[in-house]
Amino acid sequence: MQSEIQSDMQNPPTVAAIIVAAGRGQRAGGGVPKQWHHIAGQSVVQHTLDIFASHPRITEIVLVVAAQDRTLVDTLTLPPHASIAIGGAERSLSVLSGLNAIQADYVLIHDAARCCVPPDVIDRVLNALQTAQAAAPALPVTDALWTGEHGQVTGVQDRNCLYRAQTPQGFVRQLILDAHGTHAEGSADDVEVARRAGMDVTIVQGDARNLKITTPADFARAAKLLETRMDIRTGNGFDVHRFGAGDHVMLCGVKIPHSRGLQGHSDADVGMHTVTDAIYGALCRGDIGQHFPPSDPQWKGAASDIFLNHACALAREMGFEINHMDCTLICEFPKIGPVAAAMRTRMAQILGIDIDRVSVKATTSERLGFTGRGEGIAAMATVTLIKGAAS
Ligand SMILES: Nc1ccn([C@@H]2O[C@H](COP(=O)(O)OP(=O)(O)OP(=O)(O)O)[C@@H](O)[C@H]2O)c(=O)n1
Ligand SMILES: C[C@](O)(CO)[C@H](O)COP(=O)(O)O
Repeated sequence: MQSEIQSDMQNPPTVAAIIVAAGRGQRAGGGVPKQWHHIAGQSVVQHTLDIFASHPRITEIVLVVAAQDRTLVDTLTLPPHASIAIGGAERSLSVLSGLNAIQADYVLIHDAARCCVPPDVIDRVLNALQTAQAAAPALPVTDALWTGEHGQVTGVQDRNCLYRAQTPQGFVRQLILDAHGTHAEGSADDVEVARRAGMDVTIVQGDARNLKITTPADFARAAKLLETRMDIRTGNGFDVHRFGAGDHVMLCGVKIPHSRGLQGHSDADVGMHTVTDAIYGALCRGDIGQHFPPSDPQWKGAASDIFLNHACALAREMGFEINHMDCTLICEFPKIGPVAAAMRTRMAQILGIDIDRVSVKATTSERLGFTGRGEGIAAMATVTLIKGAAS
């Protein structure tokens, strides 16, 4: 049977991802279920979420967690198109809970414990769904297979036609929802549910890196895969502060005597703020106002290196190194040239990188606009973060 949802360039079919994370991880052990363990700078489930959140075709994500793990969700950074559902005692019940929470035409069902899934595995499943009603990645069995009993080989098993199943497993949403309604009992995965309901399932090429954390030794294997995967990110920042009364401005951590000061809740270091925002942008972790709300009195008059240090620490915690920073200050006055070297030195110190990777420059706006009229200073910055092989 062909997929019932045809591709339409005007109205492309929508795709949801269900990430099942409600298991207890008994074989992996530890104080919390395996998907809540931290490896390579963040929880297993956060790694998995990030992979699906950055996939351009996925418009809806449901993370299914156990009721007793609900508070752990607060430790996650959820993308805006994600929601939470509560799972059940069996994997199939967790999947059903996710299926009941989505609307999309197609659904990808994925184990949170497969936190190293390469994006091209997701692509292969989605491509297969253009013509199939169900598709899943798998690897052919390459080792010889035996049967055994009491430590003795009792026979050999033909390995031809045997595959090791992986996720994400992709389906036409309505078909797998119907299948779960009647055929889910005792199933290991959703392909089994689909086949029992009479669906054809296309096999696509899996990937050896798409391991499922199952035993304690798998944490180190997964961490190594995540740490050696190269991830290069670029973030940009933009900020403006208005001039007011005062006798100096703080710019990129340097105090410059001036006939006016910059207004702001903190020390109004517009250069440092924009670099901070560029780092949060590269990390996809919001912006400076979200981490340090202007409504919070504790940041009144605060030195802005507090904010930049926080962004740098977050980058390191997520396994990134800051590779390069370029900041442009836009103002007629004060003149930046004489203090640019001091600014680079201070910024390099906070960023923890060589000064040769730090650029601070300035431009006027030809007396045009608010910066040209001397009403304030604007700043923009770009940072590059690297995780993995190249760092
Ligand atoms: N009731 C369940 C059981 C499993 N899962 C999820 O299904 C995926 C694959 O299951 P498995 O590796 O078997 O996880 P656990 O059931 O947690 O492991 P164990 O059998 O060792 O307890 C995991 O991401 C797990 O969190 C789930 O959401 N709900
Ligand atoms: C869904 C699955 O990951 C496919 O390989 C697997 O069936 C679920 O986990 P389990 O180890 O079989 O319990």
